[in-house]
Amino acid sequence: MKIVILGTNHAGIAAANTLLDHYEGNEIVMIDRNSNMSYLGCGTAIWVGRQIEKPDELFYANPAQFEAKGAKIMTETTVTAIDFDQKEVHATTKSGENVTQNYDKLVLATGSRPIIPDIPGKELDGIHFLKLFQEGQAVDQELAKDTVKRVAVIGAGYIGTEIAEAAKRRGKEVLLFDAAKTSLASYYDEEFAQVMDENLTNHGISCHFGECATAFKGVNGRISQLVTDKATYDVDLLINCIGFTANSALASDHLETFKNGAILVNEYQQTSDPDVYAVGDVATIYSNALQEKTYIALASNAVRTGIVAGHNIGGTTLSSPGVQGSNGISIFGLHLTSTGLSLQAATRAGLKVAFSDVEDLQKAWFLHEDNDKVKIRIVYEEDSRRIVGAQLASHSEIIAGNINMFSLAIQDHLTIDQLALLDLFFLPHFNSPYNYMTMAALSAK
Ligand SMILES: Cc1cc2nc3c(=O)[nH]c(=O)nc-3n(C[C@H](O)[C@H](O)[C@H](O)COP(=O)(O)OP(=O)(O)OC[C@H]3O[C@@H](n4cnc5c(N)ncnc54)[C@H](O)[C@@H]3O)c2cc1C
Ligand SMILES: NC(=O)C1=CN([C@@H]2O[C@H](COP(=O)(O)OP(=O)(O)OC[C@H]3O[C@@H](n4cnc5c(N)ncnc54)[C@H](O)[C@@H]3O)[C@@H](O)[C@H]2O)C=CC1
Repeated sequence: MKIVILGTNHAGIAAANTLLDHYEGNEIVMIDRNSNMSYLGCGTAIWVGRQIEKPDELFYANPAQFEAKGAKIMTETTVTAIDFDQKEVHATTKSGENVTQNYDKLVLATGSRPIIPDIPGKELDGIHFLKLFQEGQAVDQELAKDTVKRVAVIGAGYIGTEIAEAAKRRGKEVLLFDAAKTSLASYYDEEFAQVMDENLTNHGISCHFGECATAFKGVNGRISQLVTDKATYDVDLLINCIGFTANSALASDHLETFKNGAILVNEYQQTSDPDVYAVGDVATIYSNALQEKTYIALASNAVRTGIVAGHNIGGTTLSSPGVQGSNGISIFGLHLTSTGLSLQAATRAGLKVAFSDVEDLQKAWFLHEDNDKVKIRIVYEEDSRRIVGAQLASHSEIIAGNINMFSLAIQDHLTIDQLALLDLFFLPHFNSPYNYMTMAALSAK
């Protein structure tokens, strides 16, 4: 069987590795327009903020590894069209040569691109996006310039908040904007996001929330001012981080799509064309919290969906258990993690939910060093008492592991009452006998 994989980043790599490592006798062709593969965007802010010196270790795969396993890999080759009737992929190489690859099964792993705000001045120099390694390099080079003193970041979601920290660490004056009332509003309720907002402000970042960019103005073709619905700011550099949109244009005329344009897939990652699979950021995903298909762009989902598609194409039926959109962020030592839906998001989705909040020390009360407070919220359905979300905030790194338990609870449809008496270990170095997770579940009304 000939399998063509379009896009060789996290999702395409996971599909290719699954097929190459577990199934024999297939011809695998991988095509990508980029010159590199496997770039971990999650490391961009860490590198740009100089928490690591170089970006070299942010790549975990290269074309030679796939060639060694027998795949044909074509980088710097842009797919221009797909003929789904003839089962052919048309592409153009870097040198301008047009090439065609036929397929028995096709994997769309073309991912996503940052959303471009449609406002005047968007074409000016000094306006950047952050997705590719090359875009990270461009921002890194800008931050090295002495002339770049004031940086505006539009969008205080995950990328915006992380790059705001990085620019501050590079000694810049940083202004962070979001249309929402707080940072991280898509992931956390106000009570949690405000902890991050305070942290950002305390570290010298100027937060402008509930404020929308309306125009970018320039001098000699380069950004010099940001105009919002509230004021005008002089800026030397502007970074847009207002979310991703699926790269589905190659297939959206032929395949069924979700309301945001992502390719609709079933639990086997199969699209409305049975010979075409879609994985990662280009595709929808099933949310166990919402109990319906949705769109969540995460590398963790890209890897899992690539594995599921690989096995199903290879011949092993494997159904995806769905996801919770579990995520985390760490800014100037403050960590926030969440899974499922916040109270706001659940209410917006029409769920009738309640919540339980607790605040306590991470470790036992008699340990006075490195014993930070933890803030926890569990969100659950009022009638069924099914857990639909959890949020944690602390300077303690231990919360990073805890959120995964809530992810499993949501996946397995556990109720808040089932969580209350769950056997959680106790050791003073890590927690208290009255664990805050237990106490949050026990105190649910
Ligand atoms: C700054 C940053 C930080 C992030 N941090 C995290 C994090 O901490 N945790 C997390 O889970 N997620 C994180 N993400 C999100 C994560 O990077 C994405 O969800 C992930 O990259 C999706 O992988 P993918 O393979 O589906 O798509 P992509 O990474 O978008 O890859 C798609 C590939 O398809 C190729 N392609 C597209 N169109 C064509 C075409 N026509 N022809 C040929 N090739 C094509 C592209 O060149 C690309 O290589 C972060 C993203 C960014 C930008
Ligand atoms: N730690 C992690 O897991 C990380 C995950 N990612 C993922 O990558 C994807 C893209 O990240 P982001 O671009 O940060 O998207 P995001 O969805 O996290 O945040 C976008 C932010 O932009 C704001 N916004 C939207 N339109 C706006 C406008 N016109 N003006 C001002 N603000 C506006 C939104 O309110 C939101 O807070 C997301 O799916 C994210 O989860 C990215 C970085 C880190």
